[in-house]
Amino acid sequence: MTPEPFGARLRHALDTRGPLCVGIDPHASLLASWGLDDDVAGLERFTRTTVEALADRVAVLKPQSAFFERFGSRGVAVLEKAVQEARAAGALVLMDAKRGDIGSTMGAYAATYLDPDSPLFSDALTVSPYLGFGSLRPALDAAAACGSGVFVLALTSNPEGAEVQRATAADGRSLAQVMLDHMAAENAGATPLGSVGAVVGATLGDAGADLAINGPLLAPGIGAQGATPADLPRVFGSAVGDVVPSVSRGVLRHGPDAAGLREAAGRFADEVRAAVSGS
Ligand SMILES: O=c1ccn([C@@H]2O[C@H](COP(=O)(O)O)[C@@H](O)[C@H]2O)c(=O)[nH]1
Repeated sequence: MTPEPFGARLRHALDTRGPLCVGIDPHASLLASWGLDDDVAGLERFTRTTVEALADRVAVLKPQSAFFERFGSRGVAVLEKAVQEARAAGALVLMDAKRGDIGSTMGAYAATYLDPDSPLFSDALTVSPYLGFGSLRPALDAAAACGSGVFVLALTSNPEGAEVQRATAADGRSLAQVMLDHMAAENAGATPLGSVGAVVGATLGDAGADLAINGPLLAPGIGAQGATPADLPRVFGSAVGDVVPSVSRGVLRHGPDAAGLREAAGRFADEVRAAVSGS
């Protein structure tokens, strides 16, 4: 049976659970503020608490792989369990690992995150196109085959990204626009939404790019990096309806109490709804 495409699953999740992605970023400072040690046991407790509090209600959970990898194989084991439990509870899992390499190696990353038989199988993966959009082909094909998605870095939330992403290509477009145009081509004809998303920071003020890619727009930067839901209409313009706002520390700092995490996530989702409906 053909799997339901990620874009359709994401649209349904956003409509039924609310327009929010919560990042699972176990910073050492957050572990400390939750009264946990900066070790594998602390990581496991932090992650389990977050998944149990949120996976049955938020549309998307986005574990940041780096914070698990720093504990080696035991940290990755925590990540595997979190991915499986979050998916079992109904959340879509977006693995934030920002993979990007030559095509043959990209195939191995695709096998790791986008093959349903892999222990790290996720609903979607963040990837970097700055080795050339074509280098992502193995991930794009694997995602299409198994109903997963990819989120391609376009205009990242950090100020340093501009020197690469706003640089001008030979034909006069910005490099980010070149990538966005590739994404639009991948998503052409998909309904209700394509499965190739773009990462566009909510911090940008004005995206200054054509974001009509017929795919989801992951918007990190809300909360700790200074953006707010109220910024979304200005940054995303007419594409704001396809935005997946993402918050990590802004929610996680309300733990370890599960009710605190849920209230914070609910507040952000309400603020996004208000901002988008008023735009
Ligand atoms: O452009 C980007 C792409 C990814 N990120 C990631 O999102 C979270 C943001 O965490 P906050 O605590 O909400 O600031 C983090 O995992 C980043 O690696 C991003 O910030 N910007």
